[in-house]
Amino acid sequence: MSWWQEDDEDEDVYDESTVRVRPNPKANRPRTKIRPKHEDAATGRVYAVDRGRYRVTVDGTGGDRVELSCVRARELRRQPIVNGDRVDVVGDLSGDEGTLARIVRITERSTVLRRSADDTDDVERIVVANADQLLIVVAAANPEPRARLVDRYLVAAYDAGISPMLCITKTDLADPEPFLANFAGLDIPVFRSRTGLVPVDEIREALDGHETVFVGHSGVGKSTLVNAIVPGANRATGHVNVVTGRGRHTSSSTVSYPLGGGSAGWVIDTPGVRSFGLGHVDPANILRSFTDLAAIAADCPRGCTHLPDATDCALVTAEREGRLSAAETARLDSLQRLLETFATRSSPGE
Ligand SMILES: Nc1nc2c(ncn2[C@@H]2O[C@H](COP(=O)(O)OP(=O)(O)OP(=O)(O)O)[C@@H](O)[C@H]2O)c(=O)[nH]1
Ligand SMILES: [Zn+2]
Repeated sequence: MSWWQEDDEDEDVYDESTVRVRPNPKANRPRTKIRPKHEDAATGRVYAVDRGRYRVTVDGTGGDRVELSCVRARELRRQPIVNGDRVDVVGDLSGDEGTLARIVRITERSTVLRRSADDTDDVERIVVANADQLLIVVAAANPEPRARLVDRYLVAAYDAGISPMLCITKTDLADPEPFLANFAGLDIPVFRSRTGLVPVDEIREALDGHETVFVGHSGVGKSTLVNAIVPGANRATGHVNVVTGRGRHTSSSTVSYPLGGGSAGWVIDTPGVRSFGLGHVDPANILRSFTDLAAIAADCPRGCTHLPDATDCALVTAEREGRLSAAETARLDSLQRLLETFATRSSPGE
């Protein structure tokens, strides 16, 4: 049996079938099951996942951070456990070499980001849980930036209730402003970066206290950025696999890095995730992020698409009658473009 399959086969000391049921004459109703409470459990955060092994950090007694290798309890075997998950762990919490703790509970997630299903998937898979920010990394040139791709990331972020930010790299190769003009109406933080002039302090300030997922097409300089922002991340430079320690390259798996340096927060790098799932996007979630426009859209008919051809759309009407400010008009343009992204999400080749 391969080492990573032990997970599901492990004899599980917390399995309910091993709990003896004793008669309890004092009880008003019969107890049929005694469910272990795991009162000694510690709560941690999943920062890497590899074939049935979960790497979890928990706070040590001395205020330090202890890194554990974990398997999951049998009762959780059908539930995905992903990067960013808050979990309760029991067992050996020393973090010593060769020890394994056990995940017994997954805390309810505040947000989820799903990966798009590819042709071989019949379900969308959760990539990251509990993130509250998404940093979209795009190059000014090489590779050429594509507004549609950024739009898709934005839709995924808004739909998930995650605040998007934009970092444009390689500004030494091309003027980023014409591309950035596409997003001017959105009013999201924008960072400009180039070799030797990475705005590390500015970005770290925006990340402090947050859990930020980094996304971007291959080659945009995302690894370069992660390494600059998180000293010691050592992304894509022959990094030893944090899960197995076997020297396998990590560039294909999602890993969380503590921001460190006195700052709270996590950087979650998601290499190989080309786009996030737009399969179940609710337009209402996107509109909700545009608070000023959402107030006007309260007067829209039920099921309004808010697109330029929508009948009786309060937003379209307000724009036509000149009741929107210049900023609101720009934001409506952006909103409509995002809603169109969603409306045409099934078109191939994007
Ligand atoms: N000119 C220029 N090149 C850059 C800049 N940032 C990164 N690069 C180069 O772009 C290439 C790709 O950078 P990476 O950091 O590996 O890009 P990535 O997005 O992580 O790509 P993958 O590893 O394929 O996911 C490398 O050769 C970098 O040296 C920049 O600001 N300007
Ligand atoms: Zn409308």
